[in-house]
Amino acid sequence: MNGGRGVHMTKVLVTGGAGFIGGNFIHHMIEKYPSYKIYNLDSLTYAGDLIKHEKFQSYSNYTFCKLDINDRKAVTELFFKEQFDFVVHFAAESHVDRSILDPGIFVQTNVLGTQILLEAAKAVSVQKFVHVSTDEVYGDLPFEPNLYFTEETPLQPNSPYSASKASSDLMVRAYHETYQLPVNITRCSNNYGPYHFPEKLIPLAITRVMEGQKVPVYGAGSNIRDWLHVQDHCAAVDLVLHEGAAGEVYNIGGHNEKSNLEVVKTIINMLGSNNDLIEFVEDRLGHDRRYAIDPSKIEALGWKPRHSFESGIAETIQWYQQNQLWWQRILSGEYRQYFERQYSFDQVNG
Ligand SMILES: Cc1cn([C@H]2C[C@H](O)[C@@H](COP(=O)(O)OP(=O)(O)O[C@H]3O[C@H](C)C(=O)[C@H](O)[C@H]3O)O2)c(=O)[nH]c1=O
Repeated sequence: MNGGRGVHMTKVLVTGGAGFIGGNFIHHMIEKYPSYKIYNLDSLTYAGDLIKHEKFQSYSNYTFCKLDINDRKAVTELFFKEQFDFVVHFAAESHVDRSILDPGIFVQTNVLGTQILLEAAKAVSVQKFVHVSTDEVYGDLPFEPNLYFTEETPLQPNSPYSASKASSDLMVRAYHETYQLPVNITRCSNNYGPYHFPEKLIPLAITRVMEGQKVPVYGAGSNIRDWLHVQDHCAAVDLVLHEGAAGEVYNIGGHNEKSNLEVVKTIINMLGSNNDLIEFVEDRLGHDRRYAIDPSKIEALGWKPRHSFESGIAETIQWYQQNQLWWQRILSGEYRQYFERQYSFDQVNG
């Protein structure tokens, strides 16, 4: 692997490492693999911040690259320069409501951006490309017991967001079938935990309740999501990166199915507030009723979630209480100015 040029440090490129799941994955990898070199490629969109990685800025095994995955030339140059061993691809537009209002950017980043990365990964023959996707590509599950998404469930995405992710999954698959690029696709259920951007249901509810504001619940609040602690998700992606068989898909879910109303009431209750804060609002267009994952395949690889929903949500609420400055600055837009000062360059640093 090192071609006789001294000790080779495994180089891992994490795309979208300034975001919620990618950011937690960087923490996981730096702590678990001090001998790896971790690269964080991120364009710092509205949902990204580097405050979460402040303590790593001086680490010699952490490098931040301010790059947009849509920039084919810069991405290709970076791959040729660094010769990554592994790519773990989280970068994506992820918010379903935004995709309903403005689908174009979802096609651009999630589909075309993924193809740019695949091409660069092929050009330098990476050892593994893990594409982090979503259970939403399978579409809508009825409210029936013992009915779960498996890796064989046909793709039937309903929102522009999930259609863009399904399209990128198919492109990743094609690079494996056509060029034998060693890929894995992971499809996770709804994540929650530290550094979750407060546009998503759980952090939105926590921060609204903490500020005594109403929490919007779409429709009757009966839609069901299968909640997974982000650190359990990161451990599963790490396992797939190292142990997943090339070309395979792995579904990652926590077996924690809850209706949205249950989730919001739990948060209100844990924060000692009142259900009067719940405001039923117009439903999301094309709102999928239920997502639920059968995790047998990833469990057979040796993964088990560490967090129950009850302990995970309590920990998460505590995290938001202890990190008010982080989310208040995000909500006020203060971080944007910070990034503009700190990272007003387009180059690899470190
Ligand atoms: C923001 C918001 C949401 N909701 C409902 C809509 C959903 O039924 C549920 C969760 O919504 P959220 O937007 O947090 O997440 P999903 O639409 O399920 O999608 C999320 O989980 C998957 C796996 C991804 O792949 C997405 O990237 C991720 O955003 O709460 C409300 O009732 N009120 C609100 O204010």
